[in-house]
Amino acid sequence: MDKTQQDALKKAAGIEAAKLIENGMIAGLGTGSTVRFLVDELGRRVQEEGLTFTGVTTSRRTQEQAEGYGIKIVDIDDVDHIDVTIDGADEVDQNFNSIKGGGAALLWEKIVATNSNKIVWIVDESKVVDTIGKFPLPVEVIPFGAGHVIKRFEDRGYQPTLRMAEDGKPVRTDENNYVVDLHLELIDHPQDLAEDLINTVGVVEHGLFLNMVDTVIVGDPHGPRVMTNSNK
Ligand SMILES: O=C[C@H](O)[C@H](O)[C@H](O)COP(=O)(O)O
Repeated sequence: MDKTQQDALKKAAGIEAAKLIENGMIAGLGTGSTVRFLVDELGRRVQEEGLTFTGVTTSRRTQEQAEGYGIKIVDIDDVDHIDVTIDGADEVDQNFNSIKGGGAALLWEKIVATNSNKIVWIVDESKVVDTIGKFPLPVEVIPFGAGHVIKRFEDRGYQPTLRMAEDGKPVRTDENNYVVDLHLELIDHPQDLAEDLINTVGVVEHGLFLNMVDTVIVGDPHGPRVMTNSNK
């Protein structure tokens, strides 16, 4: 699949998911290239159809895009609930285990998701996999002592790399932390890995989102299809 085809599938999933947002809702808005299409469509509905809703965003990038359309964005601590959060994902398997954080927004994404009544992801079909792990697993790490955390990951065979920006400096998250990507290829025991990572001092959060999502809208050449998680 080339990028144009992939973008068309992302866009179709984003437009489909935008239908879930109704007047008066509080909606979590994710991050990434697929979510950009979602926010474009929500912006169109706000401007052309008079849709009114309140957004909580998972990154400054999404906040800027949404506010550009006149969408009202508030701080997560200014709302007592989030009706639904729509976000992207990097990989998702049939058990609804997923990797997120390719865009370095995993920490705020997990906080927003954890506080949402319903979680929906939008992906193109290339991201639905048998077993997660081919996509490098992002881990958000405090800069102080990050070298030692990376060494620990090396010792455990996780094949870590510090994510670098184009300017040659480490990528910084919205919380000013680093991102370490683990090149694992196959994650057979995601729960064990998640526990190991979160119990490593210096790790703030990891990109394993295990059985959190309710619905995945998959951009498919035959039209968006829905995967529903009945085991959550
Ligand atoms: O940190 C970024 C997020 O987890 C994204 O939702 C994820 O990387 C998918 O992004 P995209 O839609 O650009 O593939």
